[in-house]
Amino acid sequence: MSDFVLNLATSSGSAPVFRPSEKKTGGWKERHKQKKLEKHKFKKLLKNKNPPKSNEQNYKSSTVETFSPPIVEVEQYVPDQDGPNTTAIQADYDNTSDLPAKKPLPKNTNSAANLDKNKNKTSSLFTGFVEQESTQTSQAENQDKFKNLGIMPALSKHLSSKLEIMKPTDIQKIVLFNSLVNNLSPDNPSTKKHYSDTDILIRAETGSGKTLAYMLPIINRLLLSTSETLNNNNSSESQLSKSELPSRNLGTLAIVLTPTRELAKQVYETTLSLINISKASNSADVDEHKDNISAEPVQQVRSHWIVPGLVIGGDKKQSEKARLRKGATILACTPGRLLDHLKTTSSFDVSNLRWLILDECDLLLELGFHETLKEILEILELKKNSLPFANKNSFMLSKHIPKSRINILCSATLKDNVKKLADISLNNPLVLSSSKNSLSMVSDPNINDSDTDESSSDDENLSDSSTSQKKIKAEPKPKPAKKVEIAPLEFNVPTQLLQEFLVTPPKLRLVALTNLMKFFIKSNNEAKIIVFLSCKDEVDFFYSLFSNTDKKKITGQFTEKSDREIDEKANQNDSDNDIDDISKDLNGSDPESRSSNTKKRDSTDSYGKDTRSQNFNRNDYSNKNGKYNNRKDYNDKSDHSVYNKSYVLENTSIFRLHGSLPQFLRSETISKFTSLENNNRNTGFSGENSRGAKILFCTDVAARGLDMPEISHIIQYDPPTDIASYVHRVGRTARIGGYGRAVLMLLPSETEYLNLLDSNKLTLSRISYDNNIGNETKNTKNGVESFVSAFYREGGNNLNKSITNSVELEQLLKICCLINKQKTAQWMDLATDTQMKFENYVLSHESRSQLAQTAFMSSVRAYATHTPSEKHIFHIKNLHLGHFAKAFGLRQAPKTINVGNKVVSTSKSQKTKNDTSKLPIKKRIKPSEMSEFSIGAPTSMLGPRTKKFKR
Ligand SMILES: Nc1ncnc2c1ncn2[C@@H]1O[C@H](COP(=O)(O)OP(=O)(O)OP(=O)(O)O)[C@@H](O)[C@H]1O
Repeated sequence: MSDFVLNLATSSGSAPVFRPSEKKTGGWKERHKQKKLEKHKFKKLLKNKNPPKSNEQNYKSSTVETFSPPIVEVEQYVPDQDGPNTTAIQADYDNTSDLPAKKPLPKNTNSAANLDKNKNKTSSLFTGFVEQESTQTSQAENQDKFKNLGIMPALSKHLSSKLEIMKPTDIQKIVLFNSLVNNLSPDNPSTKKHYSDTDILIRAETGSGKTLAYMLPIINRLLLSTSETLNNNNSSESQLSKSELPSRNLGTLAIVLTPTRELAKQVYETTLSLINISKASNSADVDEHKDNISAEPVQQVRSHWIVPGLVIGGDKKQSEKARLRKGATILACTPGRLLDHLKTTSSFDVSNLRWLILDECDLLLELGFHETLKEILEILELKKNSLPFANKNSFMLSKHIPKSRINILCSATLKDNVKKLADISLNNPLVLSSSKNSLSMVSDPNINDSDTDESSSDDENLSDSSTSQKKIKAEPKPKPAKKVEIAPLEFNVPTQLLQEFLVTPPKLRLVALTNLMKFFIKSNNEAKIIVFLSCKDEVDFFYSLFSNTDKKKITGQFTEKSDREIDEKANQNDSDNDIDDISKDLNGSDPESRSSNTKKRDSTDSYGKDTRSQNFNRNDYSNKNGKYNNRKDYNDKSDHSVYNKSYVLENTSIFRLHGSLPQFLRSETISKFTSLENNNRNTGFSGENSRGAKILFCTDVAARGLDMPEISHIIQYDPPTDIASYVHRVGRTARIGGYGRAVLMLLPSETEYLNLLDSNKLTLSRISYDNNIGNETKNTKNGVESFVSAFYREGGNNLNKSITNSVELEQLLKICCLINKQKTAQWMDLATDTQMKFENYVLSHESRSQLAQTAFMSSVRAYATHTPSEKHIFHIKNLHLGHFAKAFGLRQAPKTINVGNKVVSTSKSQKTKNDTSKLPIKKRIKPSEMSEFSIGAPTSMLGPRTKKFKR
């Protein structure tokens, strides 16, 4: 690896430039001394109050030599010759934040103190530093340009003119700098030193542009190499023989592995957009050349030979095979399908593979792909050696093409489980993080670094030969992988994200969700809301519920049962949903309500069958069940609508996404949900709000990596299974500098979860409302942006750990009364009406009832899958299943539920009339247990435990 030297000096020479010694020799004591000395020098520089003056001239003339790094503080760990060879780089995000207008300063912004904590873990050597004056705009502008980070002018112009990506984000600056600029030994370009390519671990917050961070260097190097091939041959394209020109026949040069198909598709589309460089952008290279007479002659970039490919399953394997046979230069894929093709598609050429990226690598492991990945790595290693080196196209010998495969691991939540993967796939990785709380990487000191040194000298030879003489050399031997240790992760979320919680009694969860969505839509009539649920059955149920309830009132078509039938059934079964009952619940004053409810529930016993889904899979990532793999299958069995209009929520389209939907439906859902087109054009809604709001009900299949623009709100109806999931779910909003709100809905028994989040630096506030909401409708962006900005301006709303009541829910219902032009005093009527509406809908048809029960049971089973460390918070014993069933429009819970291998009876809390009459009254009812929604009695908020009903 080349030493890291930043030439930030201006021509005046007044800038404080820190230069580490060129080479560290001697024993460890000497080197230790050296390190200390350099650290001392670095600290001195930090204190220097006279930052360097900008020198525009320098920036203009070269992109490499005079590059100012995007980071105010750069820390790099440069290996000793016989010491650990691991690098950690951290950025001071606060001073260089390039995201648009981040005014609010939320409390959870990480402090410098946290950085210091981790510094000790990384035995680091500071090798470069610069402090810049922020007021010197010309310099700042230079830092913010892609071309100053080693990106070709044509690509840089393409980014700005076509993709409207004007300047790099912090993580992009760091990755590009280290992959393109620093890599090329900027201190002495005349040596033509080869790239010192190392494996990389990238960690940055959600929505910070990690995809471009790893993809841009790949495309840039392919383009540079193409230009170089043409230049070296000193001939036009037409004069070169076919074998000398790069083409898709080279096979796959880069593979991006993702855990979900949607993410793979997104990566594929991003790649496609990047290589689609227009002629206009192309001319940027020529213009650049005119400005810079000292630069090497530049030809127009040729990108058309770079062919992105997609292999994700859910598509016909034969057509995938055909695509692979023709050649896919950059391939986005899911692990299972990739392994399948590696084993069975003989024409799939990976012998030239130079980049392997594992996006969302922590999830890849969590989903149990460890063995698959291991096998993939083994096959890639085997196939790498399958072709003789001499057979390779001259393009592959360019200095811009890595000599061996670079492995890149990437995620917003790289944590300790990645260690396993890093151990088998990474060699001396460079850790690039935009967070101060960087990971710390420690190489195994027992492993000698001599291999690395050897290979670097190979690098030099190969570099020279590749550019001029094209000597054929044997590839360097694979280096032994080093043990990697990853320090505990501190989670980061975007600073423009407002994180809130809403505590809701189980009985009123559905009411709360409906009114919360109504409130958000009122505050933002083009709101895009994602509601995270724990399982696919729940998603299907909510999709159907919000699409169809109340349909009859509007269209007159919804007549599966007559009004009379519905009303009769509703009256007959009406248990605890009338105004009085909810009022009593909320005020905690009716000790008898439980027994009366119990009696009434019995009449709906016909819905108590266990209709559990046989293929329960909490997250449904892999569609392993193989259901509905094509349009025909699915059409035969199910609703294939991509979205429906909601009749409960005005002017709103309802979408759903989970892993058991057929691929065509998944893709269309994402495309329609993300598109900005008017989705209500045929719905009869009109007027200025005709664009309407959109709501997506989904499982965690949508939690990772999906980049859906302008998501304004996230609602977590079911809590996530782990903290990383929380971070990814909320990360679907407030992306790339935008604003967003994320609300976590919790049961009273789950509020301890807030402390757990808090201990991970994720501090949530009680939900708060804009009181003017009933009076005015706000437009898309400002609805969220102004609220979040004002929230932080006013000092935020601290987490109150003693959560004792449901005032926020009451407040929400009152606001929704205002929205409905009702009096606020009618908030309980509103709650009752909302719940009744859904219960009537569920009761109105056997199939709906089945759907609700299946959803309920799957949801309870999903609840049982929380990790052991969270079990004390999310334990099924804490659930009052009867009340929990209300969230599914059910008036009582099904009699039994399968949880794991056990059949759990729910009937303990729902005795038949005869059974309950036999019980002594004091054993059946306790006032404190009854008043679950009591505002006055904090302990009662925890609700009765099933255990207490044991006789
Ligand atoms: N420099 C930039 N300027 C403006 N927009 C950008 C920039 N880089 C990337 N984007 C856009 O930001 C969005 C988010 O990027 P991306 O999906 O790569 O984020 P991410 O960090 O991978 O997020 P996640 O962790 O959620 O997967 C994309 O729409 C992308 O086009």
